[in-house]
Amino acid sequence: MQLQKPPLPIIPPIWAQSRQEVCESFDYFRSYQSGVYFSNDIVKGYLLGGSPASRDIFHDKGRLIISHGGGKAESILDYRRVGPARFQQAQDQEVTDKSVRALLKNYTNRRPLVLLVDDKYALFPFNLGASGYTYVVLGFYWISHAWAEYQPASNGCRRVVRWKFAFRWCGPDDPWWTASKKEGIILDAVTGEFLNFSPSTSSQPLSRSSSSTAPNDITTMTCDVCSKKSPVIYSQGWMCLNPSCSSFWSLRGREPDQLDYDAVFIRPVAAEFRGLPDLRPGKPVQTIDHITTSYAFSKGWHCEKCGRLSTRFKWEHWECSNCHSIHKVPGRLRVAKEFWHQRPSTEFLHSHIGKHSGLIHKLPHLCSPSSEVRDILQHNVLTLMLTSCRGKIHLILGTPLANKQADEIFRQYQEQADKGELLLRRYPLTANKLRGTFLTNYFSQNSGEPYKYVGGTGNTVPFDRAPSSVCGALALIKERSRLALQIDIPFNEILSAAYMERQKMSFHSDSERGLGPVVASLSLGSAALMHFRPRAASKKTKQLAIVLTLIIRHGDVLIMEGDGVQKYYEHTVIPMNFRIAATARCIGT
Ligand SMILES: O=C(O)CCC(=O)C(=O)O
Repeated sequence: MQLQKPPLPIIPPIWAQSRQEVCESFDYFRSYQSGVYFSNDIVKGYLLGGSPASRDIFHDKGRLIISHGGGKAESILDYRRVGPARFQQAQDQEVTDKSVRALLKNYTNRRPLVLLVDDKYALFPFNLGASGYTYVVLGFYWISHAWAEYQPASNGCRRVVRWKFAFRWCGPDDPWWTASKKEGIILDAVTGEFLNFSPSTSSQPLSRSSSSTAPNDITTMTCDVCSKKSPVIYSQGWMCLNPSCSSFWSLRGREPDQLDYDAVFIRPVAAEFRGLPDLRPGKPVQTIDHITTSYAFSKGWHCEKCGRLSTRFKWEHWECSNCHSIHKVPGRLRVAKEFWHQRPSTEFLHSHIGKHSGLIHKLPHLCSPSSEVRDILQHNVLTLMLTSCRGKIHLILGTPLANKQADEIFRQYQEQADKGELLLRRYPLTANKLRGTFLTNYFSQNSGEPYKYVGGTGNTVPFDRAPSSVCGALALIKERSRLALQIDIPFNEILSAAYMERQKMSFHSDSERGLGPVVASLSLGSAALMHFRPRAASKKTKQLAIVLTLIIRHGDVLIMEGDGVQKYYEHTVIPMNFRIAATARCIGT
């Protein structure tokens, strides 16, 4: 029978419930797929999760952790697919594999890295999941040894070369999870309540480990065949651990069945790592320019009250997803003039039509405005006809005079979003394959009719309660669309999207059921690149190349006319910096 693990006796100093919270808030771990996070060949963070391989250990209360790392393990592909799961077979790891190479570099340079565990890591002695801690940061470790082993695998060779790493606690203090019960309180992350720790629930004595430590000098022996040195790791005897040697993994001429670590190899080792930085991310602070839409402001934060890492999911401030503490940095409003200097890369200096796109480009023409506004509105309109009469794309360029309206709408958007009168949020993506929620890479708010694509239907504000920024954007879009299409479009929904620096809207098509054939959006603030590409016929088909790139700037209105634009193409918008867009649609018409 498996013993029930006790709950954590203390609040972890740094923890999270989703991988995105970790990656957006904790600089030492920013990898969404791999368990090893490295940059420039240096490992910064290593995530321990899942079932242990043979001889993986969590020893001496976690001061020594031995783990197999570096990828190429057996894995399930497309695990959300209906039907039998497809497996990727395990493969031999090589010293040249990027993560193995980086881990080995940390080892040779004695460079500390940060270990994290998730609630599936079987060797952690506490039940993290029961308290809602999905990811927990353990602290700084250094790699005292790295060596290769054979591990059984269900591939053709029945075994693969895996690299093992011995991670040792850097100290100088004891690991935080070994604090005595009296010192600790439990935070129940599911209910958000602080609980007193009940001693009877623990089956683990939390005594201090032996303080007697030894230097890291393990006996090594030289292989007669390859002349390479390997350490004495197993109590059963010494083996050559060079995977390219013919006597690799051979114990007295035979492959070993049972191996245990030698007592000397796993004894406590003295570590002298002083002056390591505090791992708790600092609070974001005001900058000299008072700009609060730069990249640093889009990142998550660490709640000093309860230790939770949270994404920046509200526009107006950071909020802890656990205890709801708030952190706000006051900023200033930005004006369109600040983005005039922006030049997209030379590749996209001008709107660009792919060579084999089949798109017909109508030269910019002057579009006659309706009679009452004729003398003030003269807009350049770029119209692109899609192949096989699939539809048209019109880009109505703003003019300095007409942009006065856009400037005011931009100002109101910022003011109302900052005060929380316009609730801009990052909503969960429905097509997420990661554990936990995964939020869009932009903030949005929907007004008018519900639009399922973002935020579900529950977060929509009817037009009669929508703030003036949204109503102003709707009026401007209606006016410009009438100008370009010579008809009134009965727009009944507006999605306002706000992007901080480096945020974007990924490829998608607005193909919601009941969507009318005209979709029009107003651009405010920074310039953006809008790319169109044909939709892949199926998930398995190779994605086709971009056929059209438009540069959209402050005050421009882009119109997608015809169902075919959404049916045959998808688009992405990549702003060059802080930008707001209001996209109007006709829903359920
Ligand atoms: O212009 C933008 O920022 C994105 C508009 C868009 O693609 C959408 O709302 O679906």
